[in-house]
Order: sequence, then C-alpha cells, then structure tokens
Amino acid sequence: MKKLEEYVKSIPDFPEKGIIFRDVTSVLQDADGLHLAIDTMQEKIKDLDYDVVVGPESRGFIFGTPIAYNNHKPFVLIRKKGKLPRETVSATYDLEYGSATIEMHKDSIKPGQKVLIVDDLIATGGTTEAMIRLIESLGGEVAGVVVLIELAGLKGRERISRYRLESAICYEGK
Ligand SMILES: O=P(O)(O)OC[C@H]1O[C@H](OP(=O)(O)OP(=O)(O)O)[C@H](O)[C@@H]1O
Ligand SMILES: Nc1ncnc2[nH]cnc12
Repeated sequence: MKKLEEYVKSIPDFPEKGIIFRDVTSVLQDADGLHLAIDTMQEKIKDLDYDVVVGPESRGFIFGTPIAYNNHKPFVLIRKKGKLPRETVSATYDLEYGSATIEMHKDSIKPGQKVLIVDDLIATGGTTEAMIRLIESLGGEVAGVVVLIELAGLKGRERISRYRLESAICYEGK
C-alpha cells in the first residue's frame, strides 16, 4: 500500500505564480487514499476530548464530516460569507492567496463546548485563526486542530501556537 503523502499531487504555479498547490483531490479519488487520510487524522487526535467538530467550506467539510460521524459528534459548518440562512458571527482574514470572510451560525456552539477544528490544510494559519476567533466569540473552547497537510514554511503553527495542532503530512517548505 502507498504512503499517505504519495497520494498528494503538488501543482506548481496554481492558482497563481509562486504557489505550490497541494492537491487533495488525488487523495480523495482513491479509496485507499481516502481511508488512509481519515484514519491517520483520527489517530492523531485519538486522545483528545471534544464535543463538536467544526470545519470550514469547502475542503474542511470533506475531512470534518467523516471524523464527526465516526466519533458520534455533531458537525458544524463554517461557510464563506452570505451562505448561512440564520443569525451568524463573521470574521475576515488574509489567505496565502487573496482574502475571505467566513461565518458560522450563532447557535452552532454552546458556551463551554470543546471544539475540534478539522481542515484539509494549514498554510499561513489565517483561516484557522479566524475560525478560532469565531468559536471563542461564541464561548467555545478550542480543544485542538487537525489537518491533513501542514505547509510548515508558511508558519501557521506559530500563528496558532497557543493551541494544539496535529497534521498527518508536513511539508517543510510551502
Ligand atoms: O492557512 P491558510 O493560509 O488560511 O490557508 C488554508 C486554507 O485555504 C484553503 O481554503 P480556501 O479558502 O482556498 O477554500 P476552499 O477549501 O473552498 O478551496 C484550505 O482549504 C484552508 O482552509
Ligand atoms: N498551497 C496550497 N495548496 C492547497 N491549498 C491551499 N490553501 C492555501 N494554500 C494552499
């Protein structure tokens, strides 16, 4: 069986020059790759105590939902601006390329709940930091963050150094 990192394809200069895009579709479109990705992420946080899984649109949904389902936890969506129908809180942040505003429903986290954040990838950590702001503004406690891929050269780990971060694959550069 292949190693997890062998399923990830790296595409230079996408979506713009200078970015190496770490493509998770090549992991997902292989049954063994998909199993290995979810199983490895779960293994990394098997000792963690949490009540709710939170994942951001869109690739965070793919990895967050199976982890929530397998561990019988609820899954809360963080969406890009304008997609959630009820009362929301929002945060704006910069990305490795571009900027974005994300939102979550005000009633999605109860004060004191312990939250596991799941995403496909951490680069600059801007998305994760914005998610932490939203969760904490609702009174949630961030128990930890698990991602499939960490781009260590972009220093996301340093940006959220107060929190536990686990990654299944770590690239030293970007
Ligand atoms: O650590 P950062 O520098 O914030 O970058 C990481 C984020 O960027 C990507 O999402 P993107 O906003 O591109 O959305 P997508 O999943 O819909 O493609 C990725 O899925 C992470 O959420
Ligand atoms: N280099 C990268 N590859 C894939 N997704 C990303 N999201 C932010 N930076 C990325």
